[in-house]
Amino acid sequence: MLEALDLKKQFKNTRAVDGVNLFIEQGEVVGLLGPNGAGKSTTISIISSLLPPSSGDVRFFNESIIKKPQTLRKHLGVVPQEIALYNNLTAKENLQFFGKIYHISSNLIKTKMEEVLEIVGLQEKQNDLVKTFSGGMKRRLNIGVALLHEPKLIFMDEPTVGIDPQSRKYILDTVKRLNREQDLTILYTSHYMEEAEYLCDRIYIMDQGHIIASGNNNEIKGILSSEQTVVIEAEIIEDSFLNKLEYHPSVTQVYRQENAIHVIVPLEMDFFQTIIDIAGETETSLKSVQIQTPSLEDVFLHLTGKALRD
Ligand SMILES: Nc1ncnc2c1ncn2[C@@H]1O[C@H](COP(=O)(O)OP(=O)(O)OP(=O)(O)O)[C@@H](O)[C@H]1O
Repeated sequence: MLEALDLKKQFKNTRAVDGVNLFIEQGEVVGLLGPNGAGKSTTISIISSLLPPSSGDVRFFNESIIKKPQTLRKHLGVVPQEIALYNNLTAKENLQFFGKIYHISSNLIKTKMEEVLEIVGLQEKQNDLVKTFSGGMKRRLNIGVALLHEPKLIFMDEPTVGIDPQSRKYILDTVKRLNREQDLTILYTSHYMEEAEYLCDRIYIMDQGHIIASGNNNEIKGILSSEQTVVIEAEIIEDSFLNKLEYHPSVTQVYRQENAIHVIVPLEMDFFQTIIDIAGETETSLKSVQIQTPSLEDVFLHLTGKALRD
């Protein structure tokens, strides 16, 4: 349906996108994951035809959108990272306004508005001013705006950042429903690996302007198929304990996630005794030690050396 071919984008001294190749098949939910500054938003702007690339091409059903952006625009909905709504208008008035911008006839707007308000669960709030909405409700309305002109393809740029867990769940379930019931093709960017795991058929992992891995969940996790993750919880995590783990010759990676330490070591290794020895040497009192198969987050760390939410 859509493919990006060797995209590059240079902003003065920054190479934001550096040779990105990706494709989206009709009916797929594709994840684009990466830490801050990886180049996700720039890539989305280019493949939405909102920003010209420095070089490379984007094809929608085999036609270059660089030369003919209108072929894509009428079929594409974009949910930007920044909320793009009028605070002093109601939800309904916002939809009416954006409907006009999309040149939807006033008769059709009425039906589409009902439909969209139902999809994003805001029927009861349709006459309330947007300035009274929570962050999650604004994001839902933002998604509603992008659905008004019945796009075939939708790009969502981190639609769950900074919202309450209930709205987040609502958005994730809505994305799934739109894909399954309306055959909407979706490109979804996120910092959250668990969202990608839940939603996406395929994932691209991006860092420093490059795609550094791609595939379905299992293929990406397969990158660490010969490793295991040891998750350690301790009363207090001292630097000396972390340093000893980091410099142990068998350890591939060590990183902290909330109150736990994740240590990635080869699968065949029995690392329990080593951890107990290092805890003894550094007077660390352990709360728990568990073995897990590596998560997408572990794979990301292995590939980039940094946690996704750094
Ligand atoms: N208009 C611009 N002018 C100059 N530099 C830019 C511009 N837009 C983006 N950049 C730089 O390009 C790089 C990639 O930014 P981009 O916003 O695409 O990353 P991102 O992966 O979407 O990050 P985030 O998750 O924080 O949104 C960053 O170093 C950013 O500072």
